[in-house]
Amino acid sequence: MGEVLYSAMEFFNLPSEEKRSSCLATLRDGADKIQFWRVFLKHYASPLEDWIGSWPKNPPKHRCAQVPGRRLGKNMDEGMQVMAVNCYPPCPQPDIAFGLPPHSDYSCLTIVLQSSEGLEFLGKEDESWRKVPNVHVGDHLEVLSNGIYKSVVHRATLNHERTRISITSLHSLHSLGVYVKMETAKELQHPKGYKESSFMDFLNFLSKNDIAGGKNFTNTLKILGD
Ligand SMILES: O=C(O)CCC(=O)C(=O)O
Ligand SMILES: [Fe+2]
Repeated sequence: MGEVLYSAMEFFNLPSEEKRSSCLATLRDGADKIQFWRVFLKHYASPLEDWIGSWPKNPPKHRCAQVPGRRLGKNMDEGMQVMAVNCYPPCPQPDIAFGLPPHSDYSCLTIVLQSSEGLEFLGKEDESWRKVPNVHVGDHLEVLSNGIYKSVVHRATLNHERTRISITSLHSLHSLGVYVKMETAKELQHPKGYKESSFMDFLNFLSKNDIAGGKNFTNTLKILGD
């Protein structure tokens, strides 16, 4: 396992007291319904110097775990980067539970590092689940590109043998910026397909809707044709 993933694993092995202030747990009980079997830590990561002070101090290597954003282009350099560090303990019934249910990310691009297989995406052609590549498109880029790039529905599966760690880095434009559509030749041929919106609209949507239950922000922005 790489050093960064190893240090994330060390974080989740810390005593509960130490983890409590920075860690959110979504482990749930119950028998019939689909379960989400994950403990995670989420933090802002760009500009790094503004946020790194709020990251956990322990283990010390965790603060070296930032994924470089500077190669993604100027708008993204100056944009928002959120990192999620996810821990999926071995699950006694991986067939009836998910680490994370099917969803798309609020990002332009998401970069994923994983300690073992488990991330899958939904193939549009035949609706089957496949192993996901390390980078995928999020909702923000779907709207910005007027639907030329579609956000990728993905999920985290579980296994009953070992703990799986993943680190996801979500890159978007600036947090308060509105969705602005790209002025492309394609767009001139295709009428605008999405309403403009802002990150605040997304946060409001989150507070009122159950994303895990399948509610999707991008769908609310779609302008339906005649
Ligand atoms: O753990 C994974 O493989 C996926 C995590 C994910 O989709 C997310 O953090 O948004
Ligand atoms: Fe995701």
